[in-house]
Amino acid sequence: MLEKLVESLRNAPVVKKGDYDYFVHGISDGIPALNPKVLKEISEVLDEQLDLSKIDKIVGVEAMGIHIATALSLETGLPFVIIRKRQYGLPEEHEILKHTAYETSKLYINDLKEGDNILLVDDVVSTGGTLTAVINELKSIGVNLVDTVVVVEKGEGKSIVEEATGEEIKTLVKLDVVDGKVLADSLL
Ligand SMILES: O=P(O)(O)OC[C@H]1O[C@H](OP(=O)(O)OP(=O)(O)O)[C@H](O)[C@@H]1O
Ligand SMILES: Nc1nc2[nH]cnc2c(=O)[nH]1
Repeated sequence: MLEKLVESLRNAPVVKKGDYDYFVHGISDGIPALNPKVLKEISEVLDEQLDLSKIDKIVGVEAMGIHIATALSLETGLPFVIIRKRQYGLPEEHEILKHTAYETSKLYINDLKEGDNILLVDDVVSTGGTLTAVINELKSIGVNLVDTVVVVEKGEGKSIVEEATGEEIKTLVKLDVVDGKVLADSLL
């Protein structure tokens, strides 16, 4: 399963962000151009593997959760909402601070309320800084996090988030960068 995704990840270039080995792929960067068959493969697998019967909203994280949430929304007919990098100043907006290995920035949660049954999706979990901040804030809002799915698990991010939040994180591909090259395997 996910042959196209895994093969293209193995060929992904790696660049340095300081000391951090950053792989560059269409699913996680929009660069190089993403073959739509890869996106279709991901949304079909998610639709098959998850129980989406109770989900009210798919929730994606800007920027690189947006196309994943969109593809899954088209596949399932479920609406999606995006946790944005821009502040809107709407009533009930929640601001969070998130840290990655290379950046600290803010995210803004809108249109999610206590009791909403959600599926959270993102492209990569690496240090776990983003998902930990997002999940902890969603829990404090009282959202019912039915599932969290991330396409690429890099390094130890998945277990870091699970320990920090107590939530299970489902991932599709395990990836590591070794000697400047991407090693990637499907987890399905
Ligand atoms: O586990 P972490 O170390 O937090 O890394 C994962 C996050 O990094 C990327 O987002 P980024 O902040 O680079 O923004 P982008 O989606 O706009 O590329 C990615 O989309 C994840 O959200
Ligand atoms: N594209 C990409 N996104 C990331 N988010 C966190 N780490 C990475 C990485 O190595 N590559």
